[in-house]
Amino acid sequence: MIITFTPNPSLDRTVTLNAPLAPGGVHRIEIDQIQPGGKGINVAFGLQRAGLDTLAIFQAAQGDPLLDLLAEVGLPVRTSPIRGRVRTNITLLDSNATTKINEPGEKLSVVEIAGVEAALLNAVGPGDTVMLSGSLAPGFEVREYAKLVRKIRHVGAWVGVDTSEAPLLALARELREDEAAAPNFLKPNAEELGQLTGRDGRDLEAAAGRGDFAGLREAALDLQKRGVSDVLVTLGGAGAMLATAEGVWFCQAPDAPVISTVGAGDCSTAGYLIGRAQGMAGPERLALAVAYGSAAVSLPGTTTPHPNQVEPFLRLARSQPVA
Ligand SMILES: O=P(O)(O)OC[C@H]1O[C@](O)(CO)[C@@H](O)[C@@H]1O
Repeated sequence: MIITFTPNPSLDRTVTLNAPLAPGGVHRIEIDQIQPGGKGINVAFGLQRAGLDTLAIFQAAQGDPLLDLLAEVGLPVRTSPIRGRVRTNITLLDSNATTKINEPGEKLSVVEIAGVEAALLNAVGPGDTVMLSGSLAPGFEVREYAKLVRKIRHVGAWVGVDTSEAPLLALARELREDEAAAPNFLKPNAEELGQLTGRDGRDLEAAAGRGDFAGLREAALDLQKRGVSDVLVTLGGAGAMLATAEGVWFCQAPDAPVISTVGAGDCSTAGYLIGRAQGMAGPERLALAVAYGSAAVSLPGTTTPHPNQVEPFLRLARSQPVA
């Protein structure tokens, strides 16, 4: 079973504007779409569409519109009740760019936080895979991911984390002090890898753009020394790098028409987890992660691809060893 935990779920509202976004201007909405969102929920969609046994865990009030949308598509979920509403994150699409505006989410009480964490920990058993994804709703401590990683590893499950900003920095601090806080898997982008390892992420990304992966590789190996076994570094339209105990590889992203980049990283995570569940070796897992990301950007809004939409990109994705 692959369990995803989304401590700050969202409704994703995507509006397509009639003209390029101009600060201070008046814009008309041409298309307005609402979809379920939040990083762990997006990952669970990808897993479900690939036929894997998955469960998405998060908090939501009874009757929240997010639950209705998820019920319509039949995603297996386990929720813990809260008083507030799930946040709405807005994506503004124009012919030039994707602009994302994320709400912080409503503050959770101590009881609500304990409730959703209990829902997670009660669901996890030895041998499960658990993916902890996204920001933390206000009320969670920034150290929450490090605490949950320790508890989940203690149960004997494999655990991955994909987060950013304050919770990522808190995880980085704990990783320096205690190997038990290390997840089995991390999915940073170059900037986040820089933050995790005390490097300049922009330099790492710029060097990778010139075909020089030494900095990224060294940073990923630093994380491995602190107990993280697999590090998938997503590099947007350039592709991704994977470091495991078996080696380090880079896979260039196949060309894809870019419709919406929202959720592409979550789809790469889903691709990675699907490859792992299917027993693929590192280079194949990396290629699948990259192909999922490419397929995702070619779809509107926060849409997770089906395997048949990934297939054309997978045929073009080739992982190369990074020396
Ligand atoms: O939890 P965060 O970092 O605010 O990100 C949530 C947003 O990211 C996404 O999960 C896409 O990665 C959206 O579905 C959602 O709106």
